[in-house]
Amino acid sequence: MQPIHIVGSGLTGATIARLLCDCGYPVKVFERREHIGGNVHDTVHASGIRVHTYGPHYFRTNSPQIWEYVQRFGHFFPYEAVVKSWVDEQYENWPISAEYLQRLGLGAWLEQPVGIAKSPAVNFEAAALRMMPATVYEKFVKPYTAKQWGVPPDQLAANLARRFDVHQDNDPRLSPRHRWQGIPAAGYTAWMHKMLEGIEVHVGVDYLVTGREIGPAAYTVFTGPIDAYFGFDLGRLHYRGQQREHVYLPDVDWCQPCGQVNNPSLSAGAHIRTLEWKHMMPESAQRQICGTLITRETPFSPQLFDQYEYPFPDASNHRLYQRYRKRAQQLPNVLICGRLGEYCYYDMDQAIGRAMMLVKQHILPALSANTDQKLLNLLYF
Ligand SMILES: O=c1ccn([C@@H]2O[C@H](COP(=O)(O)OP(=O)(O)O[C@H]3O[C@@H]([C@H](O)CO)[C@H](O)[C@H]3O)[C@@H](O)[C@H]2O)c(=O)[nH]1
Repeated sequence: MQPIHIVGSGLTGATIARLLCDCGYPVKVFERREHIGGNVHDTVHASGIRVHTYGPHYFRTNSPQIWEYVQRFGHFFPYEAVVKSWVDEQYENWPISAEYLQRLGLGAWLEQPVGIAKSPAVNFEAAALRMMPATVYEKFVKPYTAKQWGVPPDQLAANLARRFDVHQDNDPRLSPRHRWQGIPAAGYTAWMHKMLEGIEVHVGVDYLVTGREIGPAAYTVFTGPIDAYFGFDLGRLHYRGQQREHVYLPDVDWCQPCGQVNNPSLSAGAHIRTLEWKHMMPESAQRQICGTLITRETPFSPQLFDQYEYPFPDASNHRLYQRYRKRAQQLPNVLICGRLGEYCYYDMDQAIGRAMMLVKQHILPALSANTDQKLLNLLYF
């Protein structure tokens, strides 16, 4: 049988490759960068501090199948992210907590019935203002959002506001609703290598440039930017990335109270958050480290694929993506998927769950009309 070509070795490509390989199919992975794993990657600084190369990655899921799958590739130490926002010269919980609203005399907001809205919010700003008082929105959300996306928040899609909530209690964890949370103890790079173990992977190969020389495939899974796949002929989709400025402080033990501090204020600089990586390591490892390492993240609009991190959440990009998607659906034996392929802001567990579903419902049926039920049962469903 001809191999299945998987373009991109991020979480979507690697999960599809792993599952197809487990089912006995020949798989080849082609990765543009010199390293595997897409943005799921880390390195260890000379001090011993582990840094997530493309921004902090906190793994969390409510799916027992996804949790079982990720642990096949390494032990996860428990890590439930705590995030603070630097507002009015002090650290406040992010997401906003009940105690903050009560302190401002706005506790009545918490008693409001969480009814079904009469009509959908028209944009991000309207959606956020249904969740919190205007004064709180102005401090925590409006300027942060303007910095992250580079446009006023009323130009963004309402569903971006589904990425956060207002806590009805004082739980400081970023996401208490997720049952399983952690970080691979040996790091994300080792974890991704394990996921791709035994699979033929070619790094430094730009499929869009050299794809024709690679040879025939039974099926191709493309996880790069969908607009690039079609040579941008309908126009370019907009993406955002982050510029990262790292500072190692050899004589400082700790800089901030938790791993991530958000910086919504416009006057406090263009960066949106500061990471202190030592917090994201097991306590036993922290004790062996001298100094601390912090990273400031400042959003920008990248031109290079390797710097793409977020699809842009507005109506005109969504419409353009839909036009590309229609064309992608006409391609025989090609599937375009993943955060860049589907132009969708997937979290890590969502990317894995989606990849599992695509293998089961699209790829295996396309490869064989009579896929063995035993193989399908391997796919964590
Ligand atoms: O202080 C804030 C924070 C956020 N917003 C608004 O929410 C939008 C989405 O933000 P967020 O989900 O925080 O964005 P991102 O995906 O970059 O980062 C989160 O995920 C983790 C980690 O990557 C997961 O593993 C990360 O560190 C988290 O922060 C944002 O666009 C704003 O509109 C806000 O207003 N104020």
